[in-house]
Amino acid sequence: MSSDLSGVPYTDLVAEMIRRLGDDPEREGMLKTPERVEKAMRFLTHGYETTAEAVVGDALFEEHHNNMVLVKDIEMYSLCEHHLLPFFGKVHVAYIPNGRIMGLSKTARLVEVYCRRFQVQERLTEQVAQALWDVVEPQGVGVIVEAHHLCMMMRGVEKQNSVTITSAMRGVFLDDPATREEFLHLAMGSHRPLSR
Ligand SMILES: Nc1nc2c(ncn2[C@@H]2O[C@H](COP(=O)(O)OP(=O)(O)OP(=O)(O)O)[C@@H](O)[C@H]2O)c(=O)[nH]1
Ligand SMILES: [Zn+2]
Repeated sequence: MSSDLSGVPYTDLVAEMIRRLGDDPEREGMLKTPERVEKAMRFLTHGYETTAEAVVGDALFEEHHNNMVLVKDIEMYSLCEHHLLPFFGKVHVAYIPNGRIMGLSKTARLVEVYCRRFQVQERLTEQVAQALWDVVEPQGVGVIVEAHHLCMMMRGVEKQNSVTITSAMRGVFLDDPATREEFLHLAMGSHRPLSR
């Protein structure tokens, strides 16, 4: 972009967008809208302000558990980087420890770090898998994301029922078919299509 808008307040940018789209940001109902939009967008992208290491903190515990740990149906809201429209659904995260386990809630916190950014579903899936792989150093990791994309629903191709499923695996989930099978069975076995 040629002109430098870096010094322009966020609220002015939103007011200008409203104007360009044909409405009046000065009318009563919209007076506080630029402020609200800034607050909402900052919340929806707060993943840029944190890291996997920061959210996991000290919640790693020495434990010799050699079986799969799966946290499934973690709800997820993100924004697609192409249209800045929401995509949303659920995430299933599994790992097999290698001498240490992670606090369960941190699994969902890891998902939040990466879904609260502008994303494509494939990268979100890979980033959650890689973060768990790096932070916990387990024997293996498996991540599945199932999502509806509003950019395919309320505009564009206008398909209301399609679900996009992506997966990312590391370690034994890649090397051992039986582990991968167990993960897919536990995560998707009684698969109910995402309800809206
Ligand atoms: N692979 C992938 N594509 C995505 C994701 N979110 C949105 N998209 C797609 O990004 C593509 C952008 O395509 P373009 O042709 O540049 O944009 P567009 O003209 O708005 O495309 P339509 O949505 O087909 O109208 C579309 O096919 C979207 O469906 C995602 O998470 N992963
Ligand atoms: Zn999109």
